Amino acid sequence: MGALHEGHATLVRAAREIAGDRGEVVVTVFVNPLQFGAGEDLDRYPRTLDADLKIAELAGADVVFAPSADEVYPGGEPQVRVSAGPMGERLEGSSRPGHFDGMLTVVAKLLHLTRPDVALYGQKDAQQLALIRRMVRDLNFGVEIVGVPTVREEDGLALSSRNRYLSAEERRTALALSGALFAGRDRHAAQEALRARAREVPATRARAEALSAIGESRAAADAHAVAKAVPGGPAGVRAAARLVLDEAARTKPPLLLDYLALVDPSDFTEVGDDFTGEAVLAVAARVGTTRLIDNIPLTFGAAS
Ligand SMILES: Nc1ncnc2c1ncn2[C@@H]1O[C@H](COP(=O)(O)OP(=O)(O)OP(=O)(O)O)[C@@H](O)[C@H]1O
Ligand SMILES: CC(C)(CO)[C@@H](O)C(=O)[O-]
Ligand code: BAL
Repeated sequence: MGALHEGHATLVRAAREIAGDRGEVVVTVFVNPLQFGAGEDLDRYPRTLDADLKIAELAGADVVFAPSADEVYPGGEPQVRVSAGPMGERLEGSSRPGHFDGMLTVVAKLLHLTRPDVALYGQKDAQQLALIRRMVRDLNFGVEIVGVPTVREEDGLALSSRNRYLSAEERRTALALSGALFAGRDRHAAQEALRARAREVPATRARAEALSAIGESRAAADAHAVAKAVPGGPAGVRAAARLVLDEAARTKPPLLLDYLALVDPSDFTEVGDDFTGEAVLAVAARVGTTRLIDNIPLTFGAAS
């Protein structure tokens, strides 16, 4: 949507890499009215086309396509739109009704107008990326979709054009979004390590007790006990992340949580306690008048 930053530049560099010297890299810059709800930030959304052109060129773009709303929607609001379906009503879709229909409609139009072989989107907008993949598959768009990992500030904050709305104090509070995700990720890593250690010792108590006479095996037996005692898997991850968000809700200025969810990226439904495979820990929150989102991928191993 423009107001380009290093996250966008990373997408452009990745596109340049894929396109090679003989390919062409096209960047689209369009603040799409259709994906903003009433009372959202359409009017104040930063528009910085001159700076965007420089960033895009430096990152390796050949063309910047920055149409006006009249060019994209010459007859006013389109009557026919893409429907994002059930996945589009969850999480972001629940907080921003109609957002994903508007987003997919303009993505379809931009893909038709620019006709790329490959299109790149950031994993920072994980549900958006999943829905674009789904649209391309379900409606047979002949384009390959590539997801690019989230680019962060050194302190963890995910780069976003909306970060420029934040005061210094609000930015400090906003760090709780990535902080919560990292706490969830750390809990997850600790759980997985404990489970791996627990798998090294026999499950029966008698044998674990016998083995615990030996130092190394004792550590493994302890790991087995702890792995059984702490809330494991998805519940533990959610709990660890929530602690950080609860604390941020008590600071000044406060963080107002919209959602924290651990979901299956194929449909954005919450994962159950026995879930294995790729999941996404996602968060959305408001700080002052700014609404931010962030997420990280987590892989849950097979149950021991
Ligand atoms: N930090 C980031 N790392 C990687 N990709 C990103 C990042 N921020 C945005 N993108 C990607 O850049 C593309 C354009 O996104 P958009 O213009 O909405 O940027 P944004 O900075 O996320 O804006 P906003 O915060 O207003 O949603 C999207 O595919 C988005 O996922
Ligand atoms: C996908 C997109 C270009 C649709 O306007 C926008 O949501 C964005 O830039 O993330
Ligand atoms: N970056 C996703 C587009 C939006 O927030 O409207």
